[in-house]
Amino acid sequence: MFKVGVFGADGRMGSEVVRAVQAADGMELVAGVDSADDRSTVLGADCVVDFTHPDAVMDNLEWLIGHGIHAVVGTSGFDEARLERVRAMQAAAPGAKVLIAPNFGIAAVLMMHFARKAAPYFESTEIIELHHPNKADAPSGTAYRTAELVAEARREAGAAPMPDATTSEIPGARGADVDGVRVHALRITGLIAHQEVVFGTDGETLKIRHDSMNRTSFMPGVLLGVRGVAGLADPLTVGLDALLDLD
Ligand SMILES: NC(=O)C1=CN([C@@H]2O[C@H](COP(=O)(O)OP(=O)(O)OC[C@H]3O[C@@H](n4cnc5c(N)ncnc54)[C@H](OP(=O)(O)O)[C@@H]3O)[C@@H](O)[C@H]2O)C=CC1
Ligand SMILES: O=C(O)C1=N[C@H](C(=O)O)C[C@H](O)C1
Repeated sequence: MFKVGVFGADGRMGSEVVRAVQAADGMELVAGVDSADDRSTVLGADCVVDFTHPDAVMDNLEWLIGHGIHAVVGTSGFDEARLERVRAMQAAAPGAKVLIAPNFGIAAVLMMHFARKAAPYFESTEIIELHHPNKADAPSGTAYRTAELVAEARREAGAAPMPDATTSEIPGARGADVDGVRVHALRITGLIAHQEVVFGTDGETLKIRHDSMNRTSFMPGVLLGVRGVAGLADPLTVGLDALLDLD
């Protein structure tokens, strides 16, 4: 029986995770914790799922790692500096594994995987992410990760810088620069989570689009993470790809 805790349990994602864990075979919910609650109620859990806030997640991780509890993290806002801090926490208190997934949607993981594969074949790549207006961070963690993967693939292929003649710009008009890849963030009432990766080369374009139509769609990925986190090879893993057979 997997004993699971949930941080952010009253939130849009956390409340779905509570329901998914309660309904899952071989899982038991130890406690759901939100911002006003005592997090020590999760003590005894094998693993805690965190869907809180970019401002809260680092402190939660330090606490979980310090207590030897594996963490499955959906909260966004992880750049290399934050990942380095997590590695330092794990070096100081070895034992707990951490899985950080910018997106638990299986189709979203495939979208990122395909984007990385496509990147070397195109001169230009830009990313448009579209989310509900209650989202705290921009660009999304998914867009940030996709940009990193595209940039990595372009570097490995020795790609030239992307063409862009812009010399006059209202700040923001060309989006955010993430590792040399432009990312444009839209916040639109009625949407949940969507992303388009737009590739172009002479005479051809390719668009890879992913849409999350509800939040239950993330749950198979979250449960896969809960079941798999303890068995991961490295103390810190970024991306659900590690638990899927993609290459
Ligand atoms: N990886 C993925 O697949 C996905 C990731 N996300 C990410 O997950 C995060 C949460 O998103 P969402 O559920 O929409 O946000 P919500 O604001 O709906 O939920 C977050 C919840 O966490 C609570 N919270 C804040 N700080 C703490 C804390 N220290 N301990 C426990 N609970 C806390 C909040 O309480 P209060 O309101 O009182 O602050 C709130 O109830 C975001 O970073 C989002 O980008 C979202 C969807 C999918
Ligand atoms: O805040 C959200 O809603 C989402 N956040 C994640 C992100 O920042 O990429 C995942 C998904 O896009 C939904």
